Amino acid sequence: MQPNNPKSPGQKFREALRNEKPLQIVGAINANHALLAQQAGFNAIYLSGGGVAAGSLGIPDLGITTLEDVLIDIQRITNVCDLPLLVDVDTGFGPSAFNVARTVKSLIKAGAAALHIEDQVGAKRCGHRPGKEVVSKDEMVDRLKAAADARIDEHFVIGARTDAFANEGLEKTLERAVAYKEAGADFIFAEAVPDLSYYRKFVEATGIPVLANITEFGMIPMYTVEELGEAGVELVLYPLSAFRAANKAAQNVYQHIRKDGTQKNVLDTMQTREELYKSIGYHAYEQKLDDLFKKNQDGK
Ligand SMILES: C[C@](O)(C(=O)O)[C@H](CC(=O)O)C(=O)O
Ligand SMILES: [Mg+2]
Repeated sequence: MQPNNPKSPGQKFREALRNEKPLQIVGAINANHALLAQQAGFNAIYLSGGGVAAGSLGIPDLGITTLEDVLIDIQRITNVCDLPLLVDVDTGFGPSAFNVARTVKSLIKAGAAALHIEDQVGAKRCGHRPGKEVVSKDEMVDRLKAAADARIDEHFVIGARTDAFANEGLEKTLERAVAYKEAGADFIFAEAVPDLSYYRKFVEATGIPVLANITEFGMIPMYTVEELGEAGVELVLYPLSAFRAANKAAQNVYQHIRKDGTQKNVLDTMQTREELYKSIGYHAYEQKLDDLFKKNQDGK
């Protein structure tokens, strides 16, 4: 916590949740995208597990990344961007409650505001793929109790993600959601729940905020923020939208430079130097350097 900024990231996340209904949370694959999201007016950002895997490591979202991989990306983002950051910690990075506790403490120290932890088995899959397996309700409850107990900042937000819908159907998944709330979850992430009316059921059953994951090319139709708001959803997640768009743009640029022998034809798809400098505050840094240098000279 900065002395001139007394609110913790967790407090900022809770405030954003109170002020924006529903709260739109966009994925930021790196520090640069975090700044772009901030400049576009978002009040909260997200570090996607699938994004850390595919974007930072070039591997699939199958529980291969480590806590350390995720912490590096968190720190890079929180070092430059003061928006509250929700982090995907998959199944918590370890078999035991002690691992979950270590994950929570490390995230708080790295400047994260919130996390979501899921009830899949350690060898997890993307929530929108077939073949998912979930642990028992009791095992997930233990994960959540360990997470809640490890909060070294009481405002840090813990989201419980359930992937059970695909295997167990609505009623059993609602029962899990209620048990997760009782174990200390601050919000419920109802993963890959395809129907708008089901979200309302999670809201009514648990009485805590519910997150809808509007990821593209998945199982959920692209409901608008208004539609989700009317269904009682309080958090709307767009985990990989900018990442997918940036990848497509990069692919197009590579193909054109290779094919055309020049980048002239794709220049209008690029962020300009000036736009980049603006978003990362290049000129302000330069000015600081000049001021500092002048001061040193004057002091000679
Ligand atoms: C939200 C998610 O967990 C993520 O890692 O971003 C993914 C998103 C995706 O693969 O589209 C998930 O839904 O499992
Ligand atoms: Mg994930």
